[in-house]
Amino acid sequence: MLNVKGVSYAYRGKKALDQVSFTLGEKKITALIGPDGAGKTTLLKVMAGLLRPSSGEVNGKDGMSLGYVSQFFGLYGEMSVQENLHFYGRLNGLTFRESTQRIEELLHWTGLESVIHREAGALSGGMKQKLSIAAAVLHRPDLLLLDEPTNGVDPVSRREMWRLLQSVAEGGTQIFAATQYLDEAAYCGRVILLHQGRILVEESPQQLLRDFPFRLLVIREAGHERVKWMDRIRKELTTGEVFSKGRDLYILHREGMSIQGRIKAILPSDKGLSLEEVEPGYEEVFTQRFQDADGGESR
Ligand SMILES: Nc1ncnc2c1ncn2[C@@H]1O[C@H](COP(=O)(O)OP(=O)(O)OP(=O)(O)O)[C@@H](O)[C@H]1O
Repeated sequence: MLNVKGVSYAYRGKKALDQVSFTLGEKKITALIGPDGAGKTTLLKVMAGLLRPSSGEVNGKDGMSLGYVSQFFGLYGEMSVQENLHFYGRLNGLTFRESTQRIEELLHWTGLESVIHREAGALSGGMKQKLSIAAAVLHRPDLLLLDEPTNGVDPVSRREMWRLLQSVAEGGTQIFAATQYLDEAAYCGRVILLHQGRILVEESPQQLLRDFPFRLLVIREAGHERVKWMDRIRKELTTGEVFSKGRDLYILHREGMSIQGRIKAILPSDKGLSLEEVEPGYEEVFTQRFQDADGGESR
């Protein structure tokens, strides 16, 4: 069990982590979610023992085997997929025989079987990431740390990668993954929201959804005139936010039912627009938390 206790870290006097404490316990997959510069990479490096905290400590690492997938491709571009994996096997003390068996299993899991002889440098972004994960879990580590493993990866590959991580977790590895993709919380038993070096919240993602006090309305296909109504709708809200995604207009609110009538009165009646209630998702829940922490005036 890894125990991070009151950890702070500063780069030349500038605080990147501030009194961070949590324990990695029975939840198998934890997502570390935070905006750019929140301190995610710094925290992973401290947990991996690559950086020494300015104060506080990380306990329970002794005797624990680690895997680390950094934000940048860390394998040998001029070596083939198979050679990279054998090399990592050797580095982690596996015999050639053990490596061969494990590599076969991992190639199958990752779907990299068809490219085993391809140079790693010539793989697509998603395949490179899968190879990095395979190399990091070859020795079945107790803890796998990942720094934004799905950054820049297309949605289908992201889903495949999380499926891969879930099988790794089922094999007994504890997973701790930093991500900027808020929807990836759905794959995790627990999320830690990190903001300006501090933990805002540590909870199961489902519980955070259940505790969310806002409701969400959408006007589909609102068209380009939506910008005109946004300000007027915003004035109807005591707390909340109006924002658009694609051509749809969203209203996050804590009002009573009367809000629907008040919004309808703002919308033109001849455009066939309708107001629909939808379930808020992780994006709304986490964005709200981060904006609250920023001291955002409304949402
Ligand atoms: N080597 C460094 N020297 C000075 N400051 C640094 C260094 N590395 C990070 N920082 C600063 O520390 C803070 C936290 O950075 P960190 O990289 O841990 O955040 P992050 O959440 O991983 O962000 P990103 O997603 O952009 O990597 C930021 O303000 C960053 O500018």
